[in-house]
Amino acid sequence: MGRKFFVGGNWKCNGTTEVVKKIVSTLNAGELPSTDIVEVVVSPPFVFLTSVKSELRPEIQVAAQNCWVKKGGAFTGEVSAEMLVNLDVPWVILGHSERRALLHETNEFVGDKVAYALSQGLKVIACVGETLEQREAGTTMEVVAAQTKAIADKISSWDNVVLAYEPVWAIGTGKVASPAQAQEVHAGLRKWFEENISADVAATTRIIYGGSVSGSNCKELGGQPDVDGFLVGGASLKPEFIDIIKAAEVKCA
Ligand SMILES: O=C(CO)COP(=O)(O)O
Repeated sequence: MGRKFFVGGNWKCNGTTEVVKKIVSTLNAGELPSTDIVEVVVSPPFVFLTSVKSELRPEIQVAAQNCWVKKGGAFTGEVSAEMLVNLDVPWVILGHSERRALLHETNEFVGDKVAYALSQGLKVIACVGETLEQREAGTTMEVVAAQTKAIADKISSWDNVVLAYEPVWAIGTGKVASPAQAQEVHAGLRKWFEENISADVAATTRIIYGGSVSGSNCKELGGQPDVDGFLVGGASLKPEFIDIIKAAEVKCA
């Protein structure tokens, strides 16, 4: 059995009680492929995590969008990994490009966060990706390899990590990476794993794509051999998310 398809929905800083109720009821009513072929995780803002978790059908898991870099304490405004574990939140997204760019999270800081979250028993969706300038300068692989290495340097197992390749220029822009562009970077990351970690980690770690994924482009992207699923932003707030989850079926065709 290969890598199980993974579809994450990153709600970012969106939603009200009413909107969240609507999204949850749409997800609960949707016809989903079996959990044998797809793992689905949605990531609401912290304040909605517990209500979403308790109201959502059990096949869909939840993720936090961030957590503190070490044990909780006097860190005003932060949420610790221990708190997420205490609330039975299994997943956390770390290193999203919005946090790297807007909150100045460095590669090393993200590596520390991933290591601490894993040490507490959380599973991590770790994000990497290049800016448009970096792509145009021809440094895409260098950038994503350095971001991945900063995580690899701090952790001893990739078992509970899903790596999300999210080119910054594709996030929220409607400019999705072409299937060939996504496949090229995913294959490059898998090769990086093979050369720097192990053949086993290269073969088993899921590498998912994020950046303007929609109901209309998901099948072609998901059909690429090294694309193991998606991290979806805008479309995860819409009924279209169900169609994106169904893209898992392309791997079984
Ligand atoms: O950042 C993303 C998911 O983490 C992608 O966002 P969009 O799907 O809105 O481009």
